[in-house]
Amino acid sequence: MFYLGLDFGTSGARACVINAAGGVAFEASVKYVVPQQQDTADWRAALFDLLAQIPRAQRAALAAIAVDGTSGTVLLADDALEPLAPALLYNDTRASAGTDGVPLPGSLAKGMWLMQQAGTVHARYFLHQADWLAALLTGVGGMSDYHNALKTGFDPCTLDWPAWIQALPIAQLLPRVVPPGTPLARINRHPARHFNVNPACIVRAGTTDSIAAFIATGVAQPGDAVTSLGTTLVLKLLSTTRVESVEYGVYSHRFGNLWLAGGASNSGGGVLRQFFTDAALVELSMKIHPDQPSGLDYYPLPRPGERFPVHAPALLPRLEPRPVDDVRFLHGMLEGIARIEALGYARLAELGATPLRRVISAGGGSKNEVWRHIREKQLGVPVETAQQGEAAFGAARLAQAGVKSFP
Ligand SMILES: Nc1ncnc2c1ncn2[C@@H]1O[C@H](COP(=O)(O)OP(=O)(O)O)[C@@H](O)[C@H]1O
Ligand SMILES: O=C(CO)[C@H](O)[C@H](O)COP(=O)(O)O
Repeated sequence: MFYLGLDFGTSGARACVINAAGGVAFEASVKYVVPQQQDTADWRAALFDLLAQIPRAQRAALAAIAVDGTSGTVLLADDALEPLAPALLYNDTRASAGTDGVPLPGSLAKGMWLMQQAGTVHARYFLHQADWLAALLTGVGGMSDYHNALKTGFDPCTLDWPAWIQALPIAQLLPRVVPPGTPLARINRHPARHFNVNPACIVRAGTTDSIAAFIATGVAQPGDAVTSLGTTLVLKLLSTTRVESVEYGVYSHRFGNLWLAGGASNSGGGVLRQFFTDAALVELSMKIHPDQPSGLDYYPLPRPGERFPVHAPALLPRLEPRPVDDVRFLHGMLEGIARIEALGYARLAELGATPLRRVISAGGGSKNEVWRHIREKQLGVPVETAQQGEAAFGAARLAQAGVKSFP
């Protein structure tokens, strides 16, 4: 039998099929033309494009599928799962103030904002990206997992919606929330027939993109952390304690009987890409001397606003002065992002998370050896590159192991 993980990340979507022994049998990816303008039509097209690319024999022997999506990307859909307005992406700030200036959990604020938009009066479901894509596969809406639902305000301790959220008008649109990996339903007969997928294939409750990357690494010891160096910079530390701070943008996801303490900074590979192609990043990085400081004090952001290690919606990028030499400029940026990472882990420690002992790197920036060196010096703990840090692989592991993925 085979297991399919589908990852809907910030810049594109990926599929990974693993066999019963956990080995990768097939991988494919689709890039969004303009990632900042991605919408439900792009995700639907990517979903079916990726399914179509899987070798026929593997499709016919798929036992389970799990989908991960960008955390905090939400939409309203009608009874037939048709989106009623453009989705709000994870980094959309239009709804961040909430109503009456009272701060609300990010996705909840987005849902309430969407409900005020034209054409959404017949909304039946308020869903995260991964929930909606899984629903397209099962034909069953209104289900989510406790990872995606955290940003809507779902309580990971009581495993229920808080009473104050249940009293809001949006409550009627909220999903039923189950542990990630829980079987949701069998694949719907339409996509099953169209793509010749095993009709007994189950679709499991998914997770967020960075938690899928965490699962991919196989990290299981408290004190071990995964830094995702993708478009954004996401820190996840496996901790025996739950830590939270609105001021610092720190929160904890439930991870079975443990916690994934961390946060997501708007810094990361996205701001590097504003200045350099991936090829230039490789070439310039090779010329950096990581043991000599650049002498620059940058806070690289792709646009104003930071979420973690400080919640500062108006924080301006600091990328001046720009030296003539691009090697030094990149050096300064890599150091700046490493400082943000180190500050992030220091915040988690201050708040009482299990002390950091090792960092595993995942995502596009993790293959940069010079950066790994710079980061190791800043962090003061071993920094290793994940053997497997692809979110799609993590989602495939979730499809295979289900709720047993969590300690
Ligand atoms: N050699 C490199 N050094 C540093 N960053 C890199 C390098 N190669 C790619 N990146 C960054 O990795 C990011 C893409 O990583 P990826 O994990 O695919 O992102 P996402 O899943 O968020 O779409 C890009 O923003 C790019 O700038
Ligand atoms: O910038 C992101 C896009 O999804 C991060 O992956 C996200 O904010 C991290 O969220 P979570 O901790 O819920 O996985």
